[in-house]
Amino acid sequence: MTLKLTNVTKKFGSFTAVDQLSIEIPEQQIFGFLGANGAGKTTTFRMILGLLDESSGDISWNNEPVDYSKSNYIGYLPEERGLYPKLKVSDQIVYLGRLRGMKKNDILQELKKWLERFKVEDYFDKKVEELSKGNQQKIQFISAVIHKPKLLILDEPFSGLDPVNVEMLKQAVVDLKNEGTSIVFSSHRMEHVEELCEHLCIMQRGKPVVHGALKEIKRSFGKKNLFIHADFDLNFLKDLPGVVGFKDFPEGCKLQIESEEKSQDILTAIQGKGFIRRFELEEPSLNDIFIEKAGESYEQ
Ligand SMILES: Nc1ncnc2c1ncn2[C@@H]1O[C@H](COP(=O)(O)OP(=O)(O)OP(=O)(O)O)[C@@H](O)[C@H]1O
Repeated sequence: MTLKLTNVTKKFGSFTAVDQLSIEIPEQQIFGFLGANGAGKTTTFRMILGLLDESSGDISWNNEPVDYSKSNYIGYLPEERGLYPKLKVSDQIVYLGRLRGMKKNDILQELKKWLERFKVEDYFDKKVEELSKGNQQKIQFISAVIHKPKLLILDEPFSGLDPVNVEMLKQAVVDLKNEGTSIVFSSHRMEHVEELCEHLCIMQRGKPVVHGALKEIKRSFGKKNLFIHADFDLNFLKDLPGVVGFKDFPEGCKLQIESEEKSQDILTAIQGKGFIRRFELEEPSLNDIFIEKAGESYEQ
């Protein structure tokens, strides 16, 4: 069960919001779909969901055109949260579950399971407007997964949540993946993406600028991070050849170096100058890669 986008383009008048996008969302994985503000993520999600028509290109599910009349295999958590404030949580979820073709008893059974899991059992009979923002988000998450979709699209699922609730939702996302759901997930928080996604795509100006397996993306980026903690001034390192980035910290510095071989020159340069507590070479973070490849927004 894979979702495949082939040369998908979306134009709004003369403006191209998504430009010849070709990606494949692997089965039963969490796929990170990233990009600066305005890069075209939500527009792509809306095309996958059939809410917007693509200007050209093709979207298929399991090698067949997506059949939106039977779209109950898709779940969607939109970036703009939208529940009916005056409805009770149970009525809200029953209503949405019925739209997905579920029986009322099955909906209630699933809902109780989720409310318990998210530690909000007491909200079953509460009106949505009585809930905090974070708890409303849990309810909206439940509404996106109540029908056990095979493909789940999550637009910024953790925004506005406290760390405890982020962990709770993250674990739910991982469990859904392990139970067989393919998940497409957008976030501006790179550490969440690093933790959850094996494959990802970074969009810039409607085009994918980085695409593939996270491990391979990091390896092929070339540049590495070098962390040095020492009891002497390390500022001189920023002028050494091969050093392309420098960040000062109270306990030392983080260098971005052109390739891992350069670390040996740096080691030679600091030896004998004083006490070195840490000298550690690391793969670039996804944040480093994102900033270099997509560090600008794209608005009309
Ligand atoms: N209905 C529309 N009409 C005209 N332009 C639009 C429309 N929807 C989106 N756009 C434009 O398309 C571009 C991509 O928008 P989109 O919402 O897909 O970005 P995004 O990557 O989801 O951004 P963000 O991270 O801020 O949510 C933006 O420049 C936006 O202004």
